[in-house]
Amino acid sequence: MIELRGVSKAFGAAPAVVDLSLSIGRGAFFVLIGPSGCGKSTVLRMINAMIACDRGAIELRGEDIRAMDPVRLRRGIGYVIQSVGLFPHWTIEKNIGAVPRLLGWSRETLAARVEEIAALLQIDRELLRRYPHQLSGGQQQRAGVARALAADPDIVLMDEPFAALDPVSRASLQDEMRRLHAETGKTFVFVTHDMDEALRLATHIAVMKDGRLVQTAAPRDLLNRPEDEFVREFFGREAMGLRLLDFVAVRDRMRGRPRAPETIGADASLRDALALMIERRCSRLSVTDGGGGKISEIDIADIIKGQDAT
Ligand SMILES: Nc1ncnc2c1ncn2[C@@H]1O[C@H](COP(=O)(O)OP(=O)(O)OP(=O)(O)O)[C@@H](O)[C@H]1O
Repeated sequence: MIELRGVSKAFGAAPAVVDLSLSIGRGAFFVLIGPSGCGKSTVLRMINAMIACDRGAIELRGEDIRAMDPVRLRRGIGYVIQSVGLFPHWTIEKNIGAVPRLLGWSRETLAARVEEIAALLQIDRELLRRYPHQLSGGQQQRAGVARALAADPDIVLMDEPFAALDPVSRASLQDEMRRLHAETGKTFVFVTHDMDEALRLATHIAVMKDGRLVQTAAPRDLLNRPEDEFVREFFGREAMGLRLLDFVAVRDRMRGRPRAPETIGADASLRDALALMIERRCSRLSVTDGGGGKISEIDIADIIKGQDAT
């Protein structure tokens, strides 16, 4: 869907991106992560042709972006940034409809689409008549995402969209993004420097350092097999084991007859199970199925053992 081949970009003498090759498949939730200044935003800006690369080539849907009209190219890509970038003198409704209007959609189609996308992002109808400054940060960010998705682009670029939000709004928008991604099958390219956000959202993570690619892997593989000390350090060294527990379900480790009084659902993560054991001061939990019936048991030893085999 998106191919970068040997892409480099320097600003003056300072290299921002160096010989970067990435292959982003259709329907991926592709997260670019790395320390501040490692070139993540520059990659996004090159993908939507806001800046040109000095060397290498970028293809979207099999077409070299140099051969595409930049305006047409950008209208086919949703773009969400941290500062939202809503037009302050336009209502939320008008902001959301900005790109479809540019594309010449009829008034009826546009109105129906704004309603649909607002419902998808759980933006209250009442908020549609307001101006950006009359919304909370989280609501504004939802509107920013709605605007990026309004014209139904198959590629959505997001540059640290939730960095300025409080943890609760952030978690709720992350859930929303996961749901939207699963429901729409769009290709998301998402920049963050928050590793938990990356692990939570990504189907693929690309770790960058000093403009170069260090490792690309699925989240679980990255935790299991970090390429080098930099990746290990970046993903929190000691906490990597705990983070891995997020990727394994209780049902994959349960065994035996349920005898413990405390219960946990089979689809909960091992991390949730461990947290519950600590909270309830116990080392075994009965496991319940969807209907609430006890089907098996998990012991703290089942959580700890064979972690790297997961
Ligand atoms: N328009 C520009 N002019 C000059 N230098 C730039 C420009 N844009 C980016 N840079 C430099 O290029 C490097 C990469 O910047 P970039 O914004 O891509 O990094 P980043 O990984 O997205 O950082 P952050 O996480 O802090 O947003 C930095 O050293 C930055 O100062």
